[in-house]
Formats: sequence, structure tokens, C-alpha cells
Amino acid sequence: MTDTPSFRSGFVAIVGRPNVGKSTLLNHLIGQKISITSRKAQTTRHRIHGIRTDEDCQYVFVDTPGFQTKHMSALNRGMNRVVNTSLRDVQVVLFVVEARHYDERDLEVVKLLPKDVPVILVVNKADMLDDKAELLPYIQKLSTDFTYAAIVPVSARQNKHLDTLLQAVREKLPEGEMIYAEDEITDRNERFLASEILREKVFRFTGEELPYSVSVVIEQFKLDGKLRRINAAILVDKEAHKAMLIGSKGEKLKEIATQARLDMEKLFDGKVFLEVFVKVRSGWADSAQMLRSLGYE
Ligand SMILES: Nc1nc2c(ncn2[C@@H]2O[C@H](COP(=O)(O)OP(=O)(O)OP(=O)(O)O)[C@@H](O)[C@H]2O)c(=O)[nH]1
Repeated sequence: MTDTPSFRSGFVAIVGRPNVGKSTLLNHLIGQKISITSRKAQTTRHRIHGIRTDEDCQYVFVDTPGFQTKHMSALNRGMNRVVNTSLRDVQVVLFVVEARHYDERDLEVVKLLPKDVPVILVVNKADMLDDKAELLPYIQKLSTDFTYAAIVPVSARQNKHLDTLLQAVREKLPEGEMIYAEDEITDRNERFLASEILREKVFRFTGEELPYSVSVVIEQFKLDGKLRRINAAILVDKEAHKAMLIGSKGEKLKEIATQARLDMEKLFDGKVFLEVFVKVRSGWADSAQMLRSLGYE
């Protein structure tokens, strides 16, 4: 008698301090770019579900924002709440750290790890170690801070050992039916994806000059036949930031909007008419109402 493995499914949260590679990991695990990565820390501010359906398992990933301890504005407090909330209803937590750097910011996240949900420690960027023998003592050190269900070194960027990771996750998921239809990749709509793309361009074209409090709001998203008409606002908290974004003769904003439009057209597979405004909103990062309107509860 052959023993076919039973189907398993469940929710998996990805947590870790900024810049450890959570978005990269998610993208590679689900094989499609839905969450935007950037070299600038903390670009992921929303929960994103990514779904991977294999023959014997469906993984529903929850991507949580980086855990920011440096600037505790209302925005960041909101983000910490998102981290907490997203850990409550999952079956497995992936705690991502870097192969080389482990500091007090990682320990802040350790404090949030649930005791009643299996936590798998994902040691990412293993490709950065010249000598792989460094891994073992490093892992030993990390495992004294928490009782992990498994520890898996990977390279998200190079797609290394992701199969091992998926296997480790599957073992911890309960037997059950598919949660989402097979062709659903993300539960985020085009409006959200448009704002993510624009936000990525803002960070890319302004480098380190702009603070993290910059935000993007899609004010209008209309389908006009096959054309998508999108009006977006980039919210900044100082006139100086507005000038920085607009650039001399509006060159920078034009470049940002053009690159964003091209990416949107590729993703939506259709023409996009994109208008982008820059607005100054003083003290917005501390406005509870603003947080709500951006989807943070
Ligand atoms: N060398 C190496 N770099 C990686 C790997 N995975 C991610 N990176 C890089 O690390 C940087 C941060 O990656 P992200 O995926 O944006 O990190 P994140 O944890 O989602 O960051 P936040 O959104 O700030 O929380 C990017 O420049 C990635 O290309 C990896 O396996 N190896």
C-alpha cells in the first residue's frame, strides 16, 4: 500500500528586524514578485499575503513590517502592533536573521516571539559567509535566546536551501484543505500594488536623503476601458522634502513617475495613466487618523 502524504495548509508569519531579507525571502518562496524590496530599510509597511501551493501543502505567508526600535513615532507603534497581531493567528513563525549580524534589534523581535506557535529560525544571507564553518557556532549562540522548532540557514537571494525551509514549515503545519484557490497569488488589490511600486521608486530615486516617514496614497484608481487612471500623492512632512522629491525643474518627480508607470504597466499588463503629486502634511506620522486611513489599526 502506498502512503501518499496528507495535504497540509496554514498561515506562516515572517518576522525580523529591518533589512534582514524578509521581502526577498517571501518573493522567492512564492516565486513571484508581489512584495517590493529595496536597499533602504523598512519599506514594507503592510501585511501582505503570499501563497505557495505545492502538491502536498499550501503555505499562506504573512509578511510583517520590520521591527523599528529607533524612531518610536505613532507610525512605528502602529507597526509593532501589526507585528503582534499577525503572530496571533498563524501556525508557524519564520524569524529571519542575518548570517553575520545579530544585535539588540534582533533581540527586540525575540521578545515578541510567541511561545505557543512553532518558530523556525531562518539564518539568511548565508552566501555572505566566506567560511561556512562560522555558521555552527553562530547558530549555537542564537539558539540560547529562544527554543526554536528548527534552524535553517538559507540564501533567499540565491534561492539556496529554500526547499529545506519549506519542508521544515510543512512538518509544523496541520493537515487541512487549501485555504485559497490555487490561482490566487496575493489578496492585495491593484490599488495597493500601485502604491507599493510608487513607494519603491520614491526610495530608489531619493536614496538615503528622505526619511522613512514618506508615504504614498493612491487617491484615485479608475478603470477606463483597458486604461488604468491612477492619481497618487506622495506625503512628506517638510517643504524641504517636497523640493527634494520634485527636483530641479521637476526632473526627479518625472523620473519617479515614469519608472513607476512602466512597472505598473508591466504588472497590470495594460496601459497606465499616472499622475503624481507631492503633498506636505506636517506631523502626519503622529496622526492616528492618518494611520487608520493608511490601513494601520
Ligand atoms: N547577500 C544577500 N543579500 C540578501 C539576501 N536576501 C536579501 N538580501 C538583500 O538584503 C536587502 C534587504 O532585503 P529586503 O528583502 O528588502 O529586507 P526586509 O527584511 O524585507 O526589509 P524591511 O522591509 O526593511 O523590513 C536587499 O538589498 C536584499 O537584496 C541574501 O540571501 N543574500
